[in-house]
Amino acid sequence: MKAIEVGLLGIGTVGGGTFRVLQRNEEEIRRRAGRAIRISMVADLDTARAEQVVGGAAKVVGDARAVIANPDIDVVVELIGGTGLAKALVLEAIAAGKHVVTANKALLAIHGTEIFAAARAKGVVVAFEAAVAGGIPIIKALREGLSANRLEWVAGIVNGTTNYILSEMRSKGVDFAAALKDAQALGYAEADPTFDVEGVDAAHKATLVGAIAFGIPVQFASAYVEGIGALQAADIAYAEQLGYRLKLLAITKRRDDLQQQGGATGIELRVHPTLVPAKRLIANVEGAMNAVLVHGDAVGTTMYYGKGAGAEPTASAVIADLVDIARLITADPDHHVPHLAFQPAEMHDTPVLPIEAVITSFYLRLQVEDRTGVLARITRILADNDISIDALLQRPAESDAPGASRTDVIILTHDTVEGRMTRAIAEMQALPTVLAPIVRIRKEELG
Ligand SMILES: NC(=O)c1ccc[n+]([C@@H]2O[C@H](COP(=O)([O-])OP(=O)(O)OC[C@H]3O[C@@H](n4cnc5c(N)ncnc54)[C@H](O)[C@@H]3O)[C@@H](O)[C@H]2O)c1
Ligand SMILES: N[C@@H](CCO)C(=O)O
Ligand code: NA
Repeated sequence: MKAIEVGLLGIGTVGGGTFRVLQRNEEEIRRRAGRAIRISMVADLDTARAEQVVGGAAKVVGDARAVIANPDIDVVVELIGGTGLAKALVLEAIAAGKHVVTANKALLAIHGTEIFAAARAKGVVVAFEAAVAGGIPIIKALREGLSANRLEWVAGIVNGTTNYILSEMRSKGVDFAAALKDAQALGYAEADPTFDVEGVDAAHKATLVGAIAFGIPVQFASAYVEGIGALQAADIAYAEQLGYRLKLLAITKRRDDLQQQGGATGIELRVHPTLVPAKRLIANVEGAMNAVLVHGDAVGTTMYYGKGAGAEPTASAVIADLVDIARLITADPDHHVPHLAFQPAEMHDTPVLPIEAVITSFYLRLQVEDRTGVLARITRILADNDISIDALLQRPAESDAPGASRTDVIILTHDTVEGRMTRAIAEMQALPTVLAPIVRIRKEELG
């Protein structure tokens, strides 16, 4: 059978890994795909470096559009990144009738609706396994392996850079900046690392996961995004004492609890630092590793663990998509797996809930004046807002002046609607005995 001719746009970390793995495992991959998969053309702005990587095994050009214009290319692999030029190139490749593979979660989380519609109209596939949790076949699992289930929620560590930073800070006491530098050197971080640190990259991935899990359009703009930049070492330590670990979780959850007080119907889509019980497997996912928990009504909770970033782990997913395409290249487009798991005409326009409507439990840390009645006032405010306390811990804090006495009060609550908590925090913050901004961290039991 005729080989599949692949054109690579961008041969940096992931592109280089893809080239290497495809060369190394050429024969194994051919036996699976039923035909050879060959990268015959590569575009990169840095043509000299690209020439070095491919060593004469593929034609190298500086202009990505030359790859798209080549009629011999069956599949275009977009590994440039970003949402400007990458979007134009992907749409042009589709218009030229080529299948597309991309690792670009930002592009699909923002422009997925337009891109998938264009691909459907042309009868081509846009495959993106590498875009979520790198080498972990989570798209495959959600879209195919779990298709019997009514999925209820997905929660994952899907950003290697921030998990690496949190792990290094907790276990080795390394400071934030040094840990970030290491993650960049290891090839995990985005071109703009604020996307990692501020939770944006994880939210891109959560957006794709939510769309696939619930059959809703990609709605990145509605996601709640909070990164790890403001976390304080004191809270990592208190969490530990309370039997919890701090992880940056990407969470998407189906909500149709209108009967409950404060209930809502819609989808939760949120990324934020989260306390998870230290005994859970996911709490022990360290370094740049990723893990995704998926809860389905039939299967229960399943967990997927592995490398979510780095050259070859990500290449593993890119090439798996190429193998899928090789297997279906002669199939009727009606036989393609739908991009977002549900048939396009069966998608629902379920809204993403605002963060005020999200239900979680909370960790609060209040720095208060250590005197009679302070605690009573705080617990009264929580009770008045219908928030129930699960645990309360008091720890002496540093005195900043002679005679002044401060104490850290840590409160764990039961589940509550976020809007109530926001109100309660504002009321507590207004107390003259509360001496510093109240720390609020969401908590998930994931049971
Ligand atoms: N690095 C990872 O671990 C990882 C994991 C999953 C997904 N991704 C995604 O994969 C994509 C690529 O990431 P990367 O880490 O390989 O980036 P990278 O910066 O290492 O590589 C990008 C390559 O594209 C080239 N390039 C830039 N503009 C170009 C243009 N106009 N024409 C041709 N080439 C151009 C650059 O010269 C570079 O070689 C991004 O979308 C990223 O989010 C990366
Ligand atoms: N910057 C991302 C790359 C993988 O998508 C991470 O750190 O996980
Ligand atoms: Na993946």
